[in-house]
Amino acid sequence: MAQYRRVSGSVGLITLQNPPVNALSASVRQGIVDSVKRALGDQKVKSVVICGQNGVFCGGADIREFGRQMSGPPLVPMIHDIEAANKPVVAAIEGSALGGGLELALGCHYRISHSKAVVYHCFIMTMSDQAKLGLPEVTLGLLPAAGGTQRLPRLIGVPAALNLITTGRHVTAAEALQLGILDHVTEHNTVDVAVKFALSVTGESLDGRRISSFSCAPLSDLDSLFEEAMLKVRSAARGAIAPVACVQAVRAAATLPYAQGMEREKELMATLFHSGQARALQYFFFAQRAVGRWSTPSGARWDTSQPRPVRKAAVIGLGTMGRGITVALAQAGLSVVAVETHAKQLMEATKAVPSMLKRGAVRGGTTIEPDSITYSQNLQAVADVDLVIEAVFEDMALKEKVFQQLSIICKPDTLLCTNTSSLDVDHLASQTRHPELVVGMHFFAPAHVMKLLEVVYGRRSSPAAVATAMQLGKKMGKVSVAVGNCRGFAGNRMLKRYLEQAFFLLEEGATPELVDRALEEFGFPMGVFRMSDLSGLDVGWRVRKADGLADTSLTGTSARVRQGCRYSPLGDLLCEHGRFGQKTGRGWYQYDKPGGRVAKSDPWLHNFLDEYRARHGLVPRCIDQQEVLERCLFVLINEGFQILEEGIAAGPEDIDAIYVFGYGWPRHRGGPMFYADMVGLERVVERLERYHQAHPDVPYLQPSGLLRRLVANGSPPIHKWRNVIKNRNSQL
Ligand SMILES: CC/C=C\C=C\CC(=O)SCCNC(=O)CCNC(=O)[C@H](O)C(C)(C)COP(=O)(O)OP(=O)(O)OC[C@H]1O[C@@H](n2cnc3c(N)ncnc32)[C@H](O)[C@@H]1OP(=O)(O)O
Repeated sequence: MAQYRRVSGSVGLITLQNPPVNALSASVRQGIVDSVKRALGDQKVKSVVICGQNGVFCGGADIREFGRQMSGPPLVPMIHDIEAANKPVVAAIEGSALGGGLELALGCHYRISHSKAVVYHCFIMTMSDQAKLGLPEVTLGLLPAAGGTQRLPRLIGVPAALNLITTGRHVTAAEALQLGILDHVTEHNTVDVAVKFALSVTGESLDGRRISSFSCAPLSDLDSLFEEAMLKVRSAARGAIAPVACVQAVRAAATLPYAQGMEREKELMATLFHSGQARALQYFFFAQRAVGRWSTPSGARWDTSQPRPVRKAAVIGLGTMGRGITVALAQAGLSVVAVETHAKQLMEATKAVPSMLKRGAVRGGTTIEPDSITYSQNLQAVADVDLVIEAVFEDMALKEKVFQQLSIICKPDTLLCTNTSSLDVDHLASQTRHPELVVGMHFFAPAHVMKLLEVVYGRRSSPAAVATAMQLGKKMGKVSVAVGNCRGFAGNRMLKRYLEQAFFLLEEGATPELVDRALEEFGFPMGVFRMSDLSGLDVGWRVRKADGLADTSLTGTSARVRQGCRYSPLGDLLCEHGRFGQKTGRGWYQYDKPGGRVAKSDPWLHNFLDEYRARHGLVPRCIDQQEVLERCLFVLINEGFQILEEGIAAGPEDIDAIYVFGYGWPRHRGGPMFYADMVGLERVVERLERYHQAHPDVPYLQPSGLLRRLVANGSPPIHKWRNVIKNRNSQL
């Protein structure tokens, strides 16, 4: 849909109409084609303005159409006809011009945008500082194939275009003006300004305005520029094909005439359009948005639960996590009371937090109100806050005490949140006078950087408490995912299974290098052992000791059995040798010094594994990468199905968002649950069963009930799983 009318006597105004972002659906494209034809054929019309309704120019191609049979006029000739028009066409850009939206604007002869505006989305009005422009196709596994890879480098130069196209980043109108994407920026009504501008350029020659006729500005060393760009994209997203194709397409712009460049762009797009990676990334685009529409088994929902206002918050405990949370809250514009009872730790925090804020402000180009944080050694300082985030040491007795005190000190309606990675939120709630106001907020380190936040609702958490924590997470720039209360919640519970399998694989003959290589080639930034060295082996050891698992005095067969299940004490044994990972310079790998970052293979470790296997009569066998991936990933996925079955996560999108944002799961593989769908649920079941038969004593290799039920239901696609999950047993 596009509305056409003549304004100011001689300007044909075309308004894209497809709420909420005026995506270029088949009918919008048809509307544009028809309107342009009308404008060009109308003698009275001397110039044309294209804009979008409700303050949004265009969010690009309609992503929902990608999986379907394409219909309607294609984008490339549509944009070509606009550029070839003999009347000036001006793009009036409000809100966003992204993907095909920006490509449409690049086909126009002039581009005008706003630096301050009111933007409407779904009838909700929000203030937006400036319009945002970009070619984010790469984030959807695609490239800008409506001439974007050919026109942008011709307009703003190869290096700047390479940066925008390979990262997909959005730029503000101010930056776009600086780059040369825009001709003019206004603080007034963009469409009015564009119409006036269109009147002013009526009859002027358009020879120098058609970007396809430009040549790219010459560069001295194209080869090294593109080599460098290729290295950069390959290391940023290992195995992702779209960024590589983007570099190749821009190279075509730099080296070929426009028409041939367009052919190359088309060719490259054809390799991406139906790829599994494009499917995964497009699924993930919608999954991210789906997690915001949270619900709990008790019936609380995102659209019926009213969040409470939070202006002043407190953080208790200023260790690494507490400091990060303090920074994240201050960056979100809240007034923060930061409490630490240990004088030395408090003193260190008062220096560390401001410098973290400063670094963040420099990175983000923002300003921070330095007085927004007050520090105290006294818990009484939290008496008037709206919300508390407890971030003391992960020890139930200590947390119990803090919650008992908070319950007395705080206002009766203060929300009490615990930053725990695995402890029982219901138990902590039971220590307070208002258990309905208690929720978990599981941050990931570093808390002011990592995007993920698990919001853990307990048995008695009120809908308002969950809604408030979810909204606060969003305000802090996090992807908040609502999960139920169980040991490790969703993310760490699944991770535990993955780690265990990695240990079992070492017992059976694998090495940390082999396991890590397989996982890194799959796309993880780090394999499980390198990651474990980075985060510190002692963290898990402490938990296992508290759980009565890390007992290395056991000998014989009982050394490898705990609570009736097979158990690998390898991690515990390493810790007993003082090998805590990078911090001690030794772990699963060796480092040149404590705190060193470069992991090197360690002969001591291989020797240790040989001796361990010999001691327990384990005959090492050859393990290939496929087995590593299947054992580690399928068991993690299997636990994901168990979590869905129990209602700990509402849908597969929640688990996928947790894994991509919190655990480095490669985004171009969509998340673990999407990956299972891609591989085929039947295959996941078949492989798990096979491994279970081969290793009957290894726990968690038996396919979960839900996974089996889905297969029995004909393995429906991921967006239909919720129908099968409906009959699950609720946790609440
Ligand atoms: C042969 C040629 C073939 C292909 C050519 C492809 C070129 C392209 O244009 S690919 C698409 C490129 N565009 C994008 O990647 C933009 C994606 N959208 C966004 O980044 C944001 O939505 C936004 C436009 C910046 C607006 O953000 P915000 O205000 O925060 O709203 P959201 O919650 O993100 O979105 C609201 C609502 O709209 C849906 N939506 C957004 N963009 C699209 C789109 N391009 N197609 C279809 N639907 C879109 C989004 O999913 C939300 O709906 P939900 O129901 O909540 O999911």
